[in-house]
Amino acid sequence: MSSTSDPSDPTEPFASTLDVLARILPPHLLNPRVGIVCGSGLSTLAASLREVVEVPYSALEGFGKSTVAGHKSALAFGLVGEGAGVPVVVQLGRFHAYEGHPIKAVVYPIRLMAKLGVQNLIIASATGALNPDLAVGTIVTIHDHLAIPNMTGWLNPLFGPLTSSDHTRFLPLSDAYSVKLRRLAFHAAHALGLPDDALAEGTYAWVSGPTYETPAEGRFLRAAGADVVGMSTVPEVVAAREEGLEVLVLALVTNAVVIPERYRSIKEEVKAELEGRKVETPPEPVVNHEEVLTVGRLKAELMKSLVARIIEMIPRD
Ligand SMILES: O=P(O)(O)O[C@H]1O[C@H](CO)[C@@H](O)[C@H]1O
Ligand code: HPA
Repeated sequence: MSSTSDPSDPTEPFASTLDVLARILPPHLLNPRVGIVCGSGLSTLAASLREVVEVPYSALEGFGKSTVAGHKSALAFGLVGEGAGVPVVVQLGRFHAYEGHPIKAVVYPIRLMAKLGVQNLIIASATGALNPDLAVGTIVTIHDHLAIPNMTGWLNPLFGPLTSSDHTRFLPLSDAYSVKLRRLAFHAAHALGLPDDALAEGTYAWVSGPTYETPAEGRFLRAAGADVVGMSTVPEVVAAREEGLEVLVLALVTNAVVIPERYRSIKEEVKAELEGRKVETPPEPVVNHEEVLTVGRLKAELMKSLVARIIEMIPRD
């Protein structure tokens, strides 16, 4: 973050950031139509862009540094598809509130994308499955979210004065997830010949992180109707909707959230031990970020093809 700007004020550095980009980028890349946010292990989504120009966050006022493994600190500008192609901007590393970034800074890249002319935003995220029907490797098109931090606290990126006369004080979110883009996702999956279970639909639960869920928390989120859980995405969706963007979220299932049907009873185990009975104690799985990154890398090619096909299918106006 620049020491000369107030990181909690999203209005201040836009002019300077846009000015830097205007000096770096060729004119045909300066007004991307589609924005992409890369989740953990998914920064290779930009690997197939043509005429790519990478701009490090360090060159852009208002941008912090991505500190999480699997996230790069750069924006990539380039073209997707044949011929003239579709100009896109890719956020190769996102910001999470748990890294210490103010929530306004977490969504600053989204607001910048809107200022550059982006109309459609595709957000790719790594998530844990709460719904036992969702296998690791499934891509879930998000149709709703459950954001407990937004409902109760200060992590809502819209807290504070309105920053534009185009914004409304009370933003509806019942239509947050674009039907148009979700339809395109399923058409793209069909065109790519993906099996039926490769792409699913579900609700994303946003938690602040950085701790993974306890079994009780996982059970609670599942009971509340969530299918997957992650520590990002929702602030980006909220800001994007305030900016009037159409939003698609592709949540890759990288692990199953551990929700045992019942707890291991230490009381029973000790009793059995004292009675000389043998007790089986299978190891209890524990999620870790390496596992999340591994699945991200394994599925990056598939995500890349899907995202590219969706972009090519978005009608041009
Ligand atoms: O949401 P992304 O950034 O894809 O990453 C997910 O993976 C990390 C935890 O392993 C968390 O940051 C979680 O939100
Ligand atoms: O299990 C998870 N919980 C929260 N966030 C995550 N991101 C990837 N996996 C997970």
